[in-house]
Amino acid sequence: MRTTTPTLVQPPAIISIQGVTKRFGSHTVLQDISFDVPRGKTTAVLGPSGTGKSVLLKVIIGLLKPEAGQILVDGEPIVGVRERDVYRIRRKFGVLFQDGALFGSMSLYDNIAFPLREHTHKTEREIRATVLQKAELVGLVAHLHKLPGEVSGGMRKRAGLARALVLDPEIILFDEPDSGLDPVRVAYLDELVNTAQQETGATFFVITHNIESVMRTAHYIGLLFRSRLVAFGPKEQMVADPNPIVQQFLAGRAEGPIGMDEMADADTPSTQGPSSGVGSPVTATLPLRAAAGRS
Ligand SMILES: Nc1ncnc2c1ncn2[C@@H]1O[C@H](COP(=O)(O)OP(=O)(O)OP(=O)(O)O)[C@@H](O)[C@H]1O
Repeated sequence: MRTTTPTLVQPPAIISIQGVTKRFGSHTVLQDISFDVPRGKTTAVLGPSGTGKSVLLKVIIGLLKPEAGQILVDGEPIVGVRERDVYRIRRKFGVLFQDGALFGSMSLYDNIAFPLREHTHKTEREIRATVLQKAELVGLVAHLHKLPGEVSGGMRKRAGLARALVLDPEIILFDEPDSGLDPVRVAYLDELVNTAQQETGATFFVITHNIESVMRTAHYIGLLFRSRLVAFGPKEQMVADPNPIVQQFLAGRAEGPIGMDEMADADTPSTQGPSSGVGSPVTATLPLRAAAGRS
């Protein structure tokens, strides 16, 4: 049977990470990282602890300045531009922080309403309609009067998600959304993430260690190791990637190139090629649209 080579289709990128290097003193946390985050999809960036995932997230929203490289958000550079442009571009992002980052003295309702009161001129009636709509999406309508301290960790995450969604941002960044949750609550949160992604059509960008969660939610996966992007591509392509680092991380095995000591991992930049089984830069162009569907 004759096989045909599928046509490479480049889905449009909403975030383009171009040659980003970030150092703290002599410690290079990110080395020449390049990949495109496809618009309207869920992209997860994985990597061992201390490998620079949170730093990458902060570089993307302009909270940390890289020593080299550029980030384009919707085609606009965020590195080396005026502070007010950084703030304007940042408005495209909603962020769900690890602990939900809610104000402890405000009810869940007021927490979710906060960005609307801060950044829009909506009336309280309009605000109420939007808060109720987002609370409905995350299943919190009956608990809106409660303080963050009076609800479970999972509910705080959901309130954080509602707040991240409330301004209808184009991109939602998730900083380890599963942290502190039991596996069942993580599974529920993943369902919610998928529903929210489908309903909003926004681009979701998740940093996490949780492979099961990634398998349930991500369309695209990137893997960071020893300061480098080891691989990036559609989930199905990554699962089939023979690179031993990708295989070890996705299988969660102790045996392989990723060691026990995260500091040693982080402090030993790789100079070898992919066939050697250690991290090396990849050309992370966006791959086949055909392979991009969530399974
Ligand atoms: N402001 C900072 N100053 C100095 N070093 C920093 C700073 N922020 C992060 N680092 C260092 O950068 C490295 C990467 O940290 P980062 O928090 O991005 O890792 P991570 O991959 O998100 O880890 P984890 O999965 O454990 O959250 C670590 O060695 C950390 O100590």
